[in-house]
Amino acid sequence: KEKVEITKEQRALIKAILDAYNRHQIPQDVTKKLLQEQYSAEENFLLLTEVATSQVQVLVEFTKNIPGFLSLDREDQIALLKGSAVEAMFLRSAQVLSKKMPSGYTEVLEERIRKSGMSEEFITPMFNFYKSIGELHMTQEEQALLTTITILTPDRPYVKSHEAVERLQETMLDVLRKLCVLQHPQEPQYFARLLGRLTELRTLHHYHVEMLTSWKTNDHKFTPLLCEIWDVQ
Ligand SMILES: CC(C)NC(=O)n1c(-c2ccccc2)cc2c1CN(S(=O)(=O)c1cccs1)CC2
Repeated sequence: KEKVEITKEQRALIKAILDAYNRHQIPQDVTKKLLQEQYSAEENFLLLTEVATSQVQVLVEFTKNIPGFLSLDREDQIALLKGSAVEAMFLRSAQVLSKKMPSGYTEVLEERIRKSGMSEEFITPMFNFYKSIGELHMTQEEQALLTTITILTPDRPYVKSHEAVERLQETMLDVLRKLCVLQHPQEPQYFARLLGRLTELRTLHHYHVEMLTSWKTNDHKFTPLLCEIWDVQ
């Protein structure tokens, strides 16, 4: 059985990513609003717009702190952010929902998300994903690294230096693989299960594009930042 060892550099990398991940949390007041404001599909939609917009700002700040990201080609940095924003949003949503919340909070949150003008065909896969992430009981490091790996996906549209992104992603994959072996010794398939979630994320990404079209037809407004990052309007 090969001895899995995390090197000094890899430990520093995990610390840098975890610090950035924890530093750029969604402001509590924004998620708290999801629990307080009154119920209506319109109100829920507006709240989600606000929460999603603030998450994109958090995502940009987090991404800038990924070691090596800022040395990538500038246009590739934008292409990676635009390409991963939706997947990072679903990952973050799943992590928010799988967190221990005061009793009743999760139900209210879920209800509000269900009643925000999304069609049923998207709600089911979305909540299945939230559940499948929750069942993994990921550690903070695993969540932060999985988000980093999603952002550093080389085959996003318009990425020019594919190899540079691939090298960076491979560095993160190697660290995550070792962490999984060390933190889940009884589950040899744990790392593979984590990567399987990334495939599920891509499916949600496709659903999201259709969701946007259906919202657009019902004349729903998004913020300029969401329009920019999702290429709508
Ligand atoms: C935490 C943030 C990242 N989550 C978030 O914004 N959520 C959450 C969510 C999940 C768990 C806890 C709190 C919130 C559910 C949904 C969204 C956003 N999208 S959206 O971006 O398509 C959207 C934007 C505007 C109208 S719809 C729809 C589905």
